[in-house]
Amino acid sequence: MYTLRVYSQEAVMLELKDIKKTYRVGDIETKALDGINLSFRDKEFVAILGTSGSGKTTCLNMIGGLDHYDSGDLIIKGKSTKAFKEYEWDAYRNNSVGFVFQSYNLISHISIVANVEMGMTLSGVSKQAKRQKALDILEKVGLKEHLHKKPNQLSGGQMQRVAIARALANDPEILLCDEPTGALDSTTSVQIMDLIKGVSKDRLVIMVTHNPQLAKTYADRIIRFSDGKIIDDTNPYGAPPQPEYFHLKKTGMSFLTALNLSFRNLWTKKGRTFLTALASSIGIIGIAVILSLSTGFRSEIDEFQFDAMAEFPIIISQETQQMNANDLNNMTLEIRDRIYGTPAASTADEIVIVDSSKNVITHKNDLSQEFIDYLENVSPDIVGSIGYTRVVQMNLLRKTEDKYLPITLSNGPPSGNMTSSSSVGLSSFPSAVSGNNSYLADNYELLNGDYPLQLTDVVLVLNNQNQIEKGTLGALGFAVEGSDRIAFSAVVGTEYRVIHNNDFYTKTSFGTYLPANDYEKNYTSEQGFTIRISGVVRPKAGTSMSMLASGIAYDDQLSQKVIDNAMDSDIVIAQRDADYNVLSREKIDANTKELLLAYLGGDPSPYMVMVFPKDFDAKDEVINYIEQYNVGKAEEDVITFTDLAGTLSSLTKGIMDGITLVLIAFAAISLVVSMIMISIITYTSVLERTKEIGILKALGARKKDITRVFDAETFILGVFSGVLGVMVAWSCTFPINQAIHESTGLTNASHLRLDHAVLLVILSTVITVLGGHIPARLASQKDAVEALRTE
Ligand SMILES: Nc1ncnc2c1ncn2[C@@H]1O[C@H](COP(=O)(O)OP(=O)(O)OP(=O)(O)O)[C@@H](O)[C@H]1O
Repeated sequence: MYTLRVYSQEAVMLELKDIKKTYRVGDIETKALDGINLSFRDKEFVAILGTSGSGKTTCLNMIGGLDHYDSGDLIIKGKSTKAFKEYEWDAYRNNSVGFVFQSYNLISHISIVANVEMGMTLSGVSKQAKRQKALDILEKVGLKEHLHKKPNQLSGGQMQRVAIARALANDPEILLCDEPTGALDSTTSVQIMDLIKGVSKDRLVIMVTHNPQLAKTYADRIIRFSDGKIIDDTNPYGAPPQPEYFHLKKTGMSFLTALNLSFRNLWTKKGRTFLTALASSIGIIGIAVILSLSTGFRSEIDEFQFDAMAEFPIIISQETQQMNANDLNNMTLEIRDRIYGTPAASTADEIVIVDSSKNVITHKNDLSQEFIDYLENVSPDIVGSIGYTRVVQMNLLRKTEDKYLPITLSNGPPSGNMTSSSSVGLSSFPSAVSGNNSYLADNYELLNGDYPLQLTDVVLVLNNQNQIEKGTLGALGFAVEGSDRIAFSAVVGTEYRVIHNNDFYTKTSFGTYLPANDYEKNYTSEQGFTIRISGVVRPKAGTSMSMLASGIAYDDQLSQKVIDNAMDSDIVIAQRDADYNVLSREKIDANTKELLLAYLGGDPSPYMVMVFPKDFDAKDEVINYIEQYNVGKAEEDVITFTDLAGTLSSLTKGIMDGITLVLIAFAAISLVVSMIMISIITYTSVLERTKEIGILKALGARKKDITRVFDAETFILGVFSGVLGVMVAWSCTFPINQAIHESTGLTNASHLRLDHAVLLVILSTVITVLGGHIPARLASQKDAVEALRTE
């Protein structure tokens, strides 16, 4: 099925019905159009003549949809425009009307081809099609030779040809020309008029002119205006009523087009754009520098922790002090008092007794064999070695040429009056979970002799200057008086006899025990055994973990052997049963008794355990492993531990976070300042580009499109200033690193992370677009006619 449409030879294109338009400026009213009734054929060349101010331009703008009438009706192809929406006017201007102005009104910062393409761009014609169309039409208007030029490189006549090409590019049915030859010489005017005349063959051309001669020569119909009224029409058209045949294609500019337009505009003022971007990037530079410093410092700290704290042990001690909630509360109050001043003095007239020990719960870890076995079962992948500290005392005798020397080695807490013998540095080295004594070989270099080959081999530990305390060496029975050096050979090979408790202590008639002084008998007693200094060691260069105190270091199994021997000794049995110190008969409490028993070798459990994680990352797994042991245990049976490295790192992290936050807050202020600046700059740009706004509107751009053009401009500025800021901040990291390196020795204290850089560019873009959006909205509200009038 098909419909046959019958057109009369002349169809009516436009009808103006009693159009009125009044301008009000203050109290003065100007009737620009005072009841205009006109009909236009779809193909004719109409010239409008009239004195200045008679309303010609107003009428043309009304017909073109640039300005709107107060009353009456404009009927386009049979459709009333009374209820036209804004988008309909936009579409009408874009697809149905072409404008040619006296002052050409080309957009100066884009090429003439792009000027011609603009209307098609707004109506969404494909890139290739619109380029072809623009080239064809420019060739038709005689500008083939000038395609590569910018508008301001053309003569007036050539510019008007571009304007005509632009007006015709979208194949409008109506061409509106407002004094198109007003600025041209007579020869050029004739060429332009010939061009327009040619165009009028297949469309309606309405031309406002002051030149009656031109009108007479070229126009098919001349309408005269005076004081907003028609006083003459040479070829009026009384059109019969017509069915509506109006249809529109919506217009719209893509963001990409807006970007392109704005980019070219910014490109024409590169210097200013650069300065603007630089100024608005200051906030970004600030934040980026702060972020890179905080990142750099943090990674330096992490690296330090990795190096230095990787081997920091997790310490599990028999006694751990813990603060309870009450104590924490008191601490908070105390800090508050420090800040806000001490509270008012008490009014009590008595002494107030406080017991701060009530605020501390002392948790006792039961380092039972069960726990030790659990611990030793840990995967060697996460734990390197485990070290034990035991309170047990070793009763030693050394035989020199002429006498026997009693030596008491202890690594327990200060022993007070438990014994009168001098005690020296003594520690057992951690044993590797995997079995061999790698701790000693890994962390200590051998100066002389051998690393321990058997259980009874011990080593003498010096510091890295080969020094050892005179007292320590003296206590080990070496001749230290009168000399400040001693040969390795004088030490290596030295033997000591470990004396059994039963030989070492004799029971007095009071029921107490005293160290025996029959050294020779003790030295040769079968119950003892011999230990030997097999070598001299000192910490290796570069190891941060030289845990051993200067003095004698030995395998933990040696102390276990001593404990095994002492377990059933008389003094231990006696001490176990007594509620007093069997050495001094002093009354003691339960805790001291336990300590004393351990000291005498009556307690198989260690005083303290140190677990050395394999590396920094494994530490959390180790903690997890220990906590796994606690699952399901009653509160008093759980094992608590101290993670010094963890406490330290969370402390430094907290401080760094705090400092970074404060600094970023400051930098954010400069971001706000740059946002305000961008608003002002965009507003200036809006003022500068007012004419362009008018042109775009005449070509059918929607308000949205205008906003888009300016949003695009601030978008480009935002991205540019963000990238610029990030680049400047990145370049700053080098001198900053140099300076920090010189003063602190840190090598990479400032480091800008890629994800931070990207985030900052996004932040800069968002803030800039936000800052420019209000001026952009203002631009879109501009009145098209007024915008076109601005110079
Ligand atoms: N935006 C405006 N605000 C106030 N008055 C206006 C405005 N636009 C036009 N007018 C007035 O309306 C009347 C008609 O103006 P218009 O520009 O249509 O005349 P014209 O016939 O085109 O004159 P010319 O030939 O000098 O261009 C004039 O008196 C003018 O001052």
